[in-house]
Amino acid sequence: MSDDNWLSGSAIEGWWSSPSQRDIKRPYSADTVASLRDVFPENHHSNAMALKLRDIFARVQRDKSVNLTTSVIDPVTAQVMAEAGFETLYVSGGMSANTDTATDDPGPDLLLHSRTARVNKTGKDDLPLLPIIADADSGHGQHTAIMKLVKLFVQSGVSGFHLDDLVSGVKRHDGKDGLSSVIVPTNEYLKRLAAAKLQLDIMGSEVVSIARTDAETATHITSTIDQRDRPFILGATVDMPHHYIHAEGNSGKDEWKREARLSTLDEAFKSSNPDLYEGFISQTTGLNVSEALAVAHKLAPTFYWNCESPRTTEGWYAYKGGTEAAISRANAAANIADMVWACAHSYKAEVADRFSRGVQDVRPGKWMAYNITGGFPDDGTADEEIKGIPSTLASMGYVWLFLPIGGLTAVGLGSKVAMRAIKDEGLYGYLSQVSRPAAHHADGTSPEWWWKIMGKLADDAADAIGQGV
Ligand SMILES: C[C@](O)(C(=O)O)[C@H](CC(=O)O)C(=O)O
Ligand SMILES: [Mg+2]
Repeated sequence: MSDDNWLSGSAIEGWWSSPSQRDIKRPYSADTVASLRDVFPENHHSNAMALKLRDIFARVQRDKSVNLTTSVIDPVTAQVMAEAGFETLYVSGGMSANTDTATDDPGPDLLLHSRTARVNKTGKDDLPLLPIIADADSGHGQHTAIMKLVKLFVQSGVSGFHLDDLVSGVKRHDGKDGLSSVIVPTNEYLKRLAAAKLQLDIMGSEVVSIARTDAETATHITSTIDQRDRPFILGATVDMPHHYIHAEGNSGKDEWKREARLSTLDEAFKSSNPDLYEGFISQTTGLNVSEALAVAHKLAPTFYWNCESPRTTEGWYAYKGGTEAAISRANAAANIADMVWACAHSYKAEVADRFSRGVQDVRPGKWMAYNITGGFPDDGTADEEIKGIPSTLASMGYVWLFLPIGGLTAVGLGSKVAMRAIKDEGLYGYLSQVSRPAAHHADGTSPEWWWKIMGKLADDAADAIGQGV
């Protein structure tokens, strides 16, 4: 879009009909975006990189392959990954948080590396700058907070990000108190994604948005208000003497849930009133659980189902997480995000396949991501099968496959080998395990180049200043 057209709604509409944007169905108008824009156009290097990222995904989709990457928490690893031929980088929220990389931002330093390579003519002039996909978590607040986060991402050169449907900061990894992931209603999730997209539009940004859902493993949801969540909200089918909040300890809570015979409203109605089920469904299309429950009581006055009694002390409702729930969210999100992703806690080909079909049947060609985070690969799976996972996922239509904890583990492992050698064998350990392998690396490149030649940028600047005196 030319600078003259920056504040023109029709020019924005023109941009929205371009190949990178036309798949998105915005809930707001181009004129609204024009009215929210700064007077002066913003020009971000992230746009060029975002278009590069879009090209990568389009290409792997055409080739029926998948782009594989891992997490990066420091510029050196990013550089090594570029040399090794990776095409994308993942900045993991979990790994950044675990290592406190607040001052170790890969963005600007990467640009410095690229300038250093160019000025030294290291033969790496064409060393690619890799598009970074960053973890936006839940956006860390309501919509204006999400807009601010997206703005900071764009300004710091991010090419893509994922935004999820989790409640901020309450995820448990140990399942204590029956809690795993707690998600927000579908409408809140879609608003988060729309807030992010609106900010991108305001900035004229091509950055790729990835809608992550944790519905696959969710155990709770904050509200029952959205009718799209009705098939997954659980209620007690037994009138329990006391509510779940009064059950004590992990085992007491488990026992309460068993005795309460949790079920979704529709399943509960079907099993207790099979003859009335068809009529119930036809009368409750588009209704949320409270509205549908009222209809159920009219049809069958003695019917019992209660989603209030299983609520947690935080007020969260019990939720039947799973692939169907993830598909429902992904299809809702597919309108407003460039890519969809159902976060998986472990690799299961049949789950990946079911999710893919659930999405591709509705939105053929929608970009999809897949993560392999933990429990991998030493779970007894045959090596040959593991080698085939990328092509298996590619054949299902996934375009981006990433290993969120891989980069951090690799850095830790590399440091461990080096530091152990220096500690145990002193200078010889340093020579044999660090500097010699670094200078003569098996692939012919030296991982030392970035520090050996780092000074030239500053020297050239000093020469330039000197000439002026
Ligand atoms: C992918 C993830 O968002 C990340 O930050 O890397 C995390 C990883 C983790 O918690 O182990 C996630 O899966 O939520
Ligand atoms: Mg994360």
